[in-house]
Amino acid sequence: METRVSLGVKLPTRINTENIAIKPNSLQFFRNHGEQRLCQLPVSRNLLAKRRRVYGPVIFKVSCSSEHSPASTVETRSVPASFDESKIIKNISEEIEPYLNGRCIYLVGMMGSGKTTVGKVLSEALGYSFYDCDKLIEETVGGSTVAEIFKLYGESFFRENETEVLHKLSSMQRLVVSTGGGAVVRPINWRHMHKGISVWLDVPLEALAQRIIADGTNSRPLIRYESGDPYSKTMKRLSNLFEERGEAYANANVRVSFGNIAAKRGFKDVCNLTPTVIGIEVLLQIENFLKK
Ligand SMILES: Nc1ncnc2c1ncn2[C@@H]1O[C@H](COP(=O)(O)OP(=O)(O)OP(=O)(O)O)[C@@H](O)[C@H]1O
Ligand SMILES: O=C(O)C1=C[C@@H](O)[C@@H](O)[C@H](O)C1
Repeated sequence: METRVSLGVKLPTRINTENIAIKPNSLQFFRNHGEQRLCQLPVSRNLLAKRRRVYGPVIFKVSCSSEHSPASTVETRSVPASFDESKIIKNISEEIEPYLNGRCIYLVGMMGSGKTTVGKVLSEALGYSFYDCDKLIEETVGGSTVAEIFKLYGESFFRENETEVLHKLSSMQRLVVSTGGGAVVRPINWRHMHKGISVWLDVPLEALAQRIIADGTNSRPLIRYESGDPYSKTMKRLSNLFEERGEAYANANVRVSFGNIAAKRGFKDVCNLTPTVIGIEVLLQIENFLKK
């Protein structure tokens, strides 16, 4: 079933501060997709072996200079994907996709971990639709930004809407979903996400702090600080959040450790990993999970 729908859908929702539950008509967007059923197909135990036979050992070329001609459509501040990376992710996607049986992929992780950036790469490679929960909440709440929602209605209102969005997404198929950084804290959200395959993008806090400072903290209300050194303030906030949430992230079916990928590829710094290389690693880890 085709589920590619513009994220620009405007929903006829009004915020009523006396009633923080989402209004039923605000979920029209999801109803159009109807109920979908997952069917089970046997997972080939030889999937990995078969792929190795076809492609040989996976050797990634991570382009760190302009000598590789970029062929990817994905643009971030990181090095663009090389032609080789783009080809590898496409090939692995084509091989794994039938074994997903349409199950959605939920990306979880701290804010700034690359759920949106990597999610778009993955959805393109798999031919899945991409949804960003934060964006859906913003649309559902009538166009306010996440920061405005936090300020006007409070975090618990945001979390209610987050759960409702995940609930609706969980009835759909063939999606890559970028969840909000805090979606993991509510057990009910896991009930929804476990209908698909959840992947934790585990990024060192130092790298997260650098990205968040580069982006600016305006869109991340839980990180805002009034004064002081941006790096130490951001690190402190991230450390506290991670202490609260570390165990919750570990509920994910699959963990993709950026530190491990960098070590495997011989990089000292995780900032050299392109979204496509991370996407490839996500697919390889999903493949391992499916074989279990
Ligand atoms: N592999 C990468 N290399 C370099 N920069 C990256 C990479 N992945 C993401 N970024 C950058 O890091 C920032 C955060 O990425 P992104 O928005 O994808 O994270 P997120 O997990 O969706 O964040 P949030 O949960 O706060 O919405 C963005 O500026 C993005 O361009
Ligand atoms: O880590 C968090 O709790 C959040 C992360 C963002 O994606 C947003 O969902 C919101 O800013 C909260």
